[in-house]
Amino acid sequence: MKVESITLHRVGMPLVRPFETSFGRETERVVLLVHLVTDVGEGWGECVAGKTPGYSSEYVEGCAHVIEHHLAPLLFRAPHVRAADLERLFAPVVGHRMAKAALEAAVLDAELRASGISFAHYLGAVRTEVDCGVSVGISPSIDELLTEVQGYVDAGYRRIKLKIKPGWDFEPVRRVRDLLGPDAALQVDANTAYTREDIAHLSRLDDSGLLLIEQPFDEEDIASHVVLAQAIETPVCLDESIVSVGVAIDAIDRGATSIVNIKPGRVGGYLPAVAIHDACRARGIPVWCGGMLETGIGRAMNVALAALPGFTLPGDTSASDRYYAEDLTEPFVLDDGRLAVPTGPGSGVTVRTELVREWGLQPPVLLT
Ligand SMILES: CC(=O)N[C@@H](Cc1ccc2ccccc2c1)C(=O)O
Ligand SMILES: [Mg+2]
Repeated sequence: MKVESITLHRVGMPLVRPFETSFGRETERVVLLVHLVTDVGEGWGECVAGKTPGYSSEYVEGCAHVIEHHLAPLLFRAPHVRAADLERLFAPVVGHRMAKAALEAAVLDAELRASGISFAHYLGAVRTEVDCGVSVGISPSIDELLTEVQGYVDAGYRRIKLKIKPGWDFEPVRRVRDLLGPDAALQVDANTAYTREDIAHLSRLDDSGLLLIEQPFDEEDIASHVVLAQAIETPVCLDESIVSVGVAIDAIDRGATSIVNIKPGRVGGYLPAVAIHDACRARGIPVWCGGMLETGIGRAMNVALAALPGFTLPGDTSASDRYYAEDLTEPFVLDDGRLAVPTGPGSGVTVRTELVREWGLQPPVLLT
């Protein structure tokens, strides 16, 4: 297909409650959306980068800039574009995986809508709904944390994930474990907040029967995760470190991780995400779908990915109302702790363009 225009939308989505992690506190998600017009129809993609480079080196304005000045020209110059060609087409631009992923999602959406194929079918889904977990931020108090967690348990979530950091780890984990009982699925995510010196400290988490401990150390510090994995019982899961299938294989083969959080935005798109899924499956490594507070646009595509065979653990594919009172698509509603995989062409959801316009933080930018 021929890409005729790309429009960049910056949208401000107020969060239903603040989301605090070891790297900051968000009350609004500023999200960059890519709207693609081609000769065979339209597609939408969602960039997972945050407003600031606090979680990753990529951020909204950086992604918008590299799309406008370096990636979009490659798309406009190509006589015929398919999602499968994008890795080669975008090769002249090094890195910028979240920016590339947003464009790949939009190209996939347009391509698949035109051919009447769903994301789930194209990616190789084997399930019609996916088990959902929820990511719980750092709270002002233990009592507020327990109230929030109870709300998610009542909503039916099949797994609880707690953000931790030095000074907020054992006590909240122990109190939530007491609340949930010994058999409930519970895990933690440190977002790189610890160092190798904390290994003895972290080994005390083994008493809490956790499914995994996610990304305790710096994303480039594979070696310390190897040392930790040899020192504790709790499985080590990597998130920020896993930027490509090559790094995934290296980390697995070195014993740094035995469970992988796959985020299409972090790895350059849905096709690289499937490659990581396949590599993990070939090595007996279970994977789950991470979340970046996506709107229904990215959420629809993530739910389709989470239906692939190797996604055997509940992901952060939570319902729309975990983050937003109103979504940019029809809302994703939890049913018995699961979300249904969209079946329509492309992402299968309809973008509420009137909301994109109303919540736009600045006029959209049209690229041709
Ligand atoms: C659901 C979840 O915990 N997501 C990330 C952390 C995260 C949370 C909030 C974010 C807001 C803006 C940009 C990036 C963000 C990343 C994680 O798994 O590590
Ligand atoms: Mg994480």
